[in-house]
Amino acid sequence: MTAQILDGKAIAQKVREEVREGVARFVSAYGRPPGLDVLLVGEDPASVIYTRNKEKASHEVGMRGRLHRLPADTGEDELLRRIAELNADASVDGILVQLPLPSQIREARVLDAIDPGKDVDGFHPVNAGLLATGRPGLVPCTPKGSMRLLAEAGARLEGARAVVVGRSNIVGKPMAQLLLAAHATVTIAHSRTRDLATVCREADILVAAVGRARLIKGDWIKEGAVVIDVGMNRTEDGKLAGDVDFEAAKARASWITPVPGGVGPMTIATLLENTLRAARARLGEG
Ligand SMILES: NC(=O)C1=CN([C@@H]2O[C@H](COP(=O)(O)OP(=O)(O)OC[C@H]3O[C@@H](n4cnc5c(N)ncnc54)[C@H](OP(=O)(O)O)[C@@H]3O)[C@@H](O)[C@H]2O)C=CC1
Ligand SMILES: Nc1nc(=O)c2c([nH]1)NC[C@@H]1CN(c3ccc(C(=O)N[C@@H](CCC(=O)O)C(=O)O)cc3)C=[N+]21
Ligand SMILES: [Mg+2]
Repeated sequence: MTAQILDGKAIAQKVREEVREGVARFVSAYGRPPGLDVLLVGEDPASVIYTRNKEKASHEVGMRGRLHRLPADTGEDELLRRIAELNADASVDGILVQLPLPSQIREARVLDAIDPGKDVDGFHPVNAGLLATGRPGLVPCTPKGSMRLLAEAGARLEGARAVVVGRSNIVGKPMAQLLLAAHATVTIAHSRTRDLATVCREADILVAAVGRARLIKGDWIKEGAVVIDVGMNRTEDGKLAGDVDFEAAKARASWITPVPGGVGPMTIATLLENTLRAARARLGEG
């Protein structure tokens, strides 16, 4: 079998069109655009590029988008003050604090400080708890975007065996929750998992969110599996590689996401979707 490519770039474009229409309706109804505020602490070059892209993407769909750049030595209290201001500002619908944060700032204190209704990353424990209990809240962008990719591939999830490799709060765990809610039989693998190859070979749906270039080998892929590669790894030759050995996996999978051009663009498009959703919910259209 040769896999079909799940074109995240094209599907993300479709999502952005949907959001653009929703934004236009929102503006006619409420006389102002949804607003997204992104906070970046420090100068990490990749984070600078990502946050600029988020700001630009928000403008492209007609939102108000603002990037707040704070110096690398910003203290926790100062960042918490900035979050409190944005929480109190009625023109702000979405707040995103780019991760990772410098070591003097405790990530949990920052995530806990964001108004859950403005938490467009879906990282606040209230939103994580709502997801875990099957109630609607703001859902993390990368897993939600990955579910959209599975839907676009026509993947049958009910009763399917899904394996998620990685258990982070931002990708692996919420991805597993979403697959479970869609009635898949879900296994979460991680760095202590014994015989990862055998676990992966069971997967009808395989999601890799590890951060190790080409960790997942071609012969770990079940014939006909749908493979979602969340990994973004910079290799020695300066290129981006996923967590899956793409060329080898393509010979066995039915569908596979490329890196770049797979999950990454969906993350940004879903952030816009979440911002529109947060804006509507805040203005009583829950
Ligand atoms: N495309 C996109 O939009 C996004 C891409 N990413 C990318 O996805 C990847 C994962 O990100 P994130 O979840 O934040 O990463 P984390 O580092 O937070 O989590 C990685 C997970 O992988 C597990 N792991 C590490 N090594 C192995 C191994 N050898 N075998 C099995 N499991 C292993 C870890 O296990 P343990 O818990 O035991 O330590 C952990 O659960 C990264 O490449 C990141 O760049 C992330 C966010 C968005
Ligand atoms: N609070 C917070 N929320 C996040 O959602 C968040 C974060 N912090 N910190 C970093 C990770 C990573 N992340 C990506 C988003 C888009 C691409 C993306 O668009 N990638 C493109 C191109 C990448 C390139 O060429 O460098 C692609 O895969 O095709 C990648 C990675 C969001 N993250
Ligand atoms: Mg992480």
